[in-house]
Amino acid sequence: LQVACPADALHPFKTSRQSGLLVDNETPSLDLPHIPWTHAPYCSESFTDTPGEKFCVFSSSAYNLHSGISILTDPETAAGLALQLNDLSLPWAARHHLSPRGEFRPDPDTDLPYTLIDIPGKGKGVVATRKINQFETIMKAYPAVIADNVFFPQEEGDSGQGNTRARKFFQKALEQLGDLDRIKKMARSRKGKVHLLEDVVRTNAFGMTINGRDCKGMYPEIARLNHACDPNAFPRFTSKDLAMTAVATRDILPGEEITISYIPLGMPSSYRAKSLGNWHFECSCGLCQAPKQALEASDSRREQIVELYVAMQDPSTTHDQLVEMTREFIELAQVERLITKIGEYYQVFMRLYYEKGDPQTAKKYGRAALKFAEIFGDPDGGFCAGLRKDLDVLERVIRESGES
Ligand SMILES: C[S@@+](CC[C@H](N)C(=O)[O-])C[C@H]1O[C@@H](n2cnc3c(N)ncnc32)[C@H](O)[C@@H]1O
Repeated sequence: LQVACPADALHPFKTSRQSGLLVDNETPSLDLPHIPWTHAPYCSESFTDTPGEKFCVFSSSAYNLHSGISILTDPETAAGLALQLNDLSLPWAARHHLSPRGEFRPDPDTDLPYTLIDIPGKGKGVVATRKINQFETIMKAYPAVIADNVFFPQEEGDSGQGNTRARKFFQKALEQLGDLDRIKKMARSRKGKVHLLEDVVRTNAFGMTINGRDCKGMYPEIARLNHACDPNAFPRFTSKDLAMTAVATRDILPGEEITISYIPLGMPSSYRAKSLGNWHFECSCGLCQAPKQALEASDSRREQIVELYVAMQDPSTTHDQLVEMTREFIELAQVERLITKIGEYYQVFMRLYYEKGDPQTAKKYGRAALKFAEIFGDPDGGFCAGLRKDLDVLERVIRESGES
């Protein structure tokens, strides 16, 4: 097979895509046949019951300063991800806190705002070593494992026996990682019952969608953040480099634990208890430990937010009522500190005001929604792109109506 163009120094692997290489176990052999993978893909067509459906393990032990990555997915999704792994513009400076072997070992010479310590009842956890300002990026991490949800068929509430069909895939994925040690040191919740990598991924990964497929992404540094129902940080995924960053949702004081929520924010306590049951731990966060009265007051505010949300959508709601409901809604969301959801809420307000024939107010909320979505969301993702388009439409409507 001929490679069409000479390798580009900055994008040495671009040619493999242009020449149409399919990155799976049948890839034709060149000197480096599986670039960017450092191992031949391990594939099976009989992994699922769908005829012809192929799943593989793709590994690069060189990725992320030799910390390594293993991806368990189909060849098409892997081919798309390969381009992101080869992006040499990855911000090396952002990785200054990783040791050469990629271990979580903060360098005392750098101005890291956190350290890893034992937290009673929670295993390890991350605490601030200096004041961290609201909206500051606390840490940035790259994935060690990305696995399609097809490898986790019996989701939570399962028998705890794990997926025996996928065992071989998990073993390959583990062996082919550059730095095995850091995986072995990570938290587990089903010891002994399932394959080590399956357990580590189930205990530590984020749900994400790649190439339209539901996956789990495991980011070892970010995974050290414990859960809180009223967290002070938010995990932000950026699709262009597959990175996950933790962003401060409010000012964090030295000595304070840095936490994220493992479940959707804004839910009442009964829902949270049920969802957290899936994580196999008893939550000891501030909100779960709050006195009964405070918990009930918080639940009541969260229920009011849902009721307002429904009432605002009612076509019979007048513009004046909408203004009053918006004010109440924002007040409640502020007391409940649901700042990372403000982007979503404001986007809804934008649509509602537009429908009520008030494009100026719609634009105000649209702009605010975009500001928050760019802080806590993926600036290259669909939500921000949709908002930018909506704002263009609003600008045009306002211009054409002669208002400014
Ligand atoms: C993603 S890990 C978080 C880091 C982990 N503590 C460690 O030592 O690496 C998830 C595990 O941490 C523990 N954990 C996280 N948040 C907790 C909380 N709020 N209360 C008690 N345990 C918690 C549970 O054991 C859970 O299975």
